[in-house]
Amino acid sequence: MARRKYVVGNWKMNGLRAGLGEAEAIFAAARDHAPVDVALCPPFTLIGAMAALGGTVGGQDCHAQDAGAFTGSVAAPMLADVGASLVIVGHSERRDGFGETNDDVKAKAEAALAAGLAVILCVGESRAVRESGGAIDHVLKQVRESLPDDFERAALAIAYEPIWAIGTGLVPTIEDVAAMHGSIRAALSERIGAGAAEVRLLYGGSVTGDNAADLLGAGDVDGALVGGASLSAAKFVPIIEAAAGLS
Ligand SMILES: O=C(CO)COP(=O)(O)O
Repeated sequence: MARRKYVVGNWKMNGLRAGLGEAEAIFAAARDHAPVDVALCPPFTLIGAMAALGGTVGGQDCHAQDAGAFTGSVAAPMLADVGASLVIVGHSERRDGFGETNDDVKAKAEAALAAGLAVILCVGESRAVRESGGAIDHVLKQVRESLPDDFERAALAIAYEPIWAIGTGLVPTIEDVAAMHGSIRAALSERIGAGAAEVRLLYGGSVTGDNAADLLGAGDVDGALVGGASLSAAKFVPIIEAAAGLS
């Protein structure tokens, strides 16, 4: 079965209730492009209100424990409770800014799946690693060490986000994206066999309406994880349309 295209917006630490109209317009466009799966991941504060608009909504992180004395943290069952159906784990801004290791990311992914959430597991190399020629080895190590021990294939997506491409306007070549995604797929096959064909692989890093068709058309790319261009319908809807054009 062909993998459905998946376009996900990560609002990061952006968005107030006054901006919910953008989400409403994005969800309306998603309904117009039914062959594409569209989701938005706003800050925790907006998840409930955004879910009430009727679209698919996710968190940007979760704790590995279900409850407890973890001031400031939000658990996976809490995300599900307010209407989230997915969560991003292992974003480079969490790995670098909050010291999250592959073990931490794996524990978060397992907690999310146990709470019934789908997971987008992020991996990606720094500029120094890319320039050293070690990008594929680095990313495959992240994949192998962050993957849950067991998971339902359709509930997990992997997002390849080169750190140097995030928010910079820089993107890898289509050949480099295809090579990375092909390598991730092969590593998944080693782990889970034929089920690897069901796992969606997203590209993230400076995706825009202008480059989306090329990036989403690259080998083994099933969608996009979008930061800046997901904050407004005017910038995000063209990415959904590009995905629909490839569906
Ligand atoms: O980090 C990203 C999505 O998670 C990508 O961000 P930009 O699309 O702003 O480069």
